[in-house]
Amino acid sequence: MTDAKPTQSADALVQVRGLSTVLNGKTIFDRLDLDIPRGKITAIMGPSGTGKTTLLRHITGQLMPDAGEIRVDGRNVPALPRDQLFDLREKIGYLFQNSALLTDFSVFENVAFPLRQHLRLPEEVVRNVVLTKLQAVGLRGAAELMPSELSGGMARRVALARAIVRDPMLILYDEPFVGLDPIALNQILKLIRTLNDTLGITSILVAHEFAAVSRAADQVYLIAGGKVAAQGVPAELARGESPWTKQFFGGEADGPVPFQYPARDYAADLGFPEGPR
Ligand SMILES: Nc1ncnc2c1ncn2[C@@H]1O[C@H](COP(=O)(O)OP(=O)(O)OP(=O)(O)O)[C@@H](O)[C@H]1O
Repeated sequence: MTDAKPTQSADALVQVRGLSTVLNGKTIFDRLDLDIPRGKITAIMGPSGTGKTTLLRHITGQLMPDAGEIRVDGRNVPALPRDQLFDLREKIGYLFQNSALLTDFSVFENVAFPLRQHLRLPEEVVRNVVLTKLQAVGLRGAAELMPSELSGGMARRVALARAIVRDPMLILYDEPFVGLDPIALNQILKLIRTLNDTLGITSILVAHEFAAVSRAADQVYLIAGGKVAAQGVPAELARGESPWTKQFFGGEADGPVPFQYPARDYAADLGFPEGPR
């Protein structure tokens, strides 16, 4: 484990170099460097508002950085022409915490949707692919149900089947465990690991649940203050000595992430321009 020094992997599927992003005058990333190795599960952790979702949006080209490179499979995303960006996005699967299923479509049609949207495949092929993906997430028997008939955990598994329906090279999981009971959480956890290993996918997992992350992820980046504050395999990372690591994994209320939101001088706010005597 190293604090604040990213691994430089020659075989990284995603390489971020010198990424700087300012949103609404706030620096989110300050020359961030990190590598996401192929075929592994890399977790991105960090305090709320540290930019984890923003990083995912950079990887998919939904947000332009102020400076730096985000290379996905060798292609610098911010510099890609529109058509190549769309090609790249088709090789990326997403799973969000709200599952984002289409409420008027059955489970089957939700999973089939990305196939029908972009490809003209014979119905028999669509059926085989969709049922194979539903089988992989344990829900082939639920193909005809509507989203309103699913539990939260099932809905997320359907969304996962949809995320892999076009055999992506990369899956982005944004808070996949939020709101799940322990059984559903473990099912999703196991699926993330199994799909990654059996389909040879590269996975990026944004999550706050360290116990779950430490079971699923091969390596973790802790992002804080616009940079990589720490990285390593989960068990080592939690033992890190940096103030960020200690506060984050110790769950301390005050530290580099301050308890107090930045504010004017307290005395001035209370009407004592020179402070109380
Ligand atoms: N489009 C935008 N315009 C302006 N500010 C934004 C925009 N998107 C995100 N932000 C700000 O950027 C910061 C990082 O947001 P982001 O959602 O990436 O954080 P996060 O680490 O994923 O947080 P959480 O763990 O709470 O989900 C936040 O302060 C957020 O308010």
